[in-house]
Amino acid sequence: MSLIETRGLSLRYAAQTILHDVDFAIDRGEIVTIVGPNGSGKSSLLRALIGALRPAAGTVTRAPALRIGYVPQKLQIDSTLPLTVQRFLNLPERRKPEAISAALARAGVPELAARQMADLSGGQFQRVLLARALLGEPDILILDEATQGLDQPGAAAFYRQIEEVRTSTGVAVLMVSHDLHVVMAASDRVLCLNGHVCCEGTPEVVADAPEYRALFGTGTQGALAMYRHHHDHDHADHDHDHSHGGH
Ligand SMILES: Nc1ncnc2c1ncn2[C@@H]1O[C@H](COP(=O)(O)OP(=O)(O)OP(=O)(O)O)[C@@H](O)[C@H]1O
Repeated sequence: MSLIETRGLSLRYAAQTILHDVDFAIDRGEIVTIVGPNGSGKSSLLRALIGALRPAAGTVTRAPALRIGYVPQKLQIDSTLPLTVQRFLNLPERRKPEAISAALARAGVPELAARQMADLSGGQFQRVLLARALLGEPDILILDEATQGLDQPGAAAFYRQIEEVRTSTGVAVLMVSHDLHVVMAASDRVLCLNGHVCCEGTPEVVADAPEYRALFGTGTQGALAMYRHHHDHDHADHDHDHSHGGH
């Protein structure tokens, strides 16, 4: 059974239909990225999937007792408030120190527990939010533009971390992103929205689709190929299985 599945899903705010006829499913261990222009319904779809927005038509089915780990695009923390990473990860629920260490290690920042939240770089901060989402041992991670504010190498590194987490824990990942090139390369499947599902498939298929090119132009394919090349090149000596990107 899929972790989350929609059938004929339509979403509406007042009289305005935002999305219609969306058939979507995500399975255990998959990395799926949602792309689409501003206002195309990406965040609304996420909200419907987690149950925060009621369908105007169609259905959303979640696997029983599904655990969702949510990574927001940003979290405002008062910079004058003394708050270590360790304490932040103990809010709102107290966690075992070993669980916190393990989550930070999974998120690629094992050394940060004693640091002040206010002193973290953007990339470190997003990894701490990732660690927080992992503390609940989710079946699926949902990220809504979690790399906003990071530069492209920073975003690429963050998505590689996500791939590693998937490889080591088997968590499924569903994300919305504007970092088309880097995020698409880290995905098994891409869903391109524009009021409906305008195209869907592997990153290569979507980047080649006329519907996608009409929305985003043709620039992405080159960048995608280049990113894949570097990505394979870096790790080819250690890991010849590129089906999941591996590292
Ligand atoms: N609470 C709301 N009430 C009314 N309209 C809304 C509401 N939230 C979103 N919308 C409208 O629904 C449409 C889709 O919004 P949504 O945030 O899902 O798009 P998005 O693809 O995530 O956009 P972006 O890339 O800009 O974040 C937009 O036209 C938006 O103005």
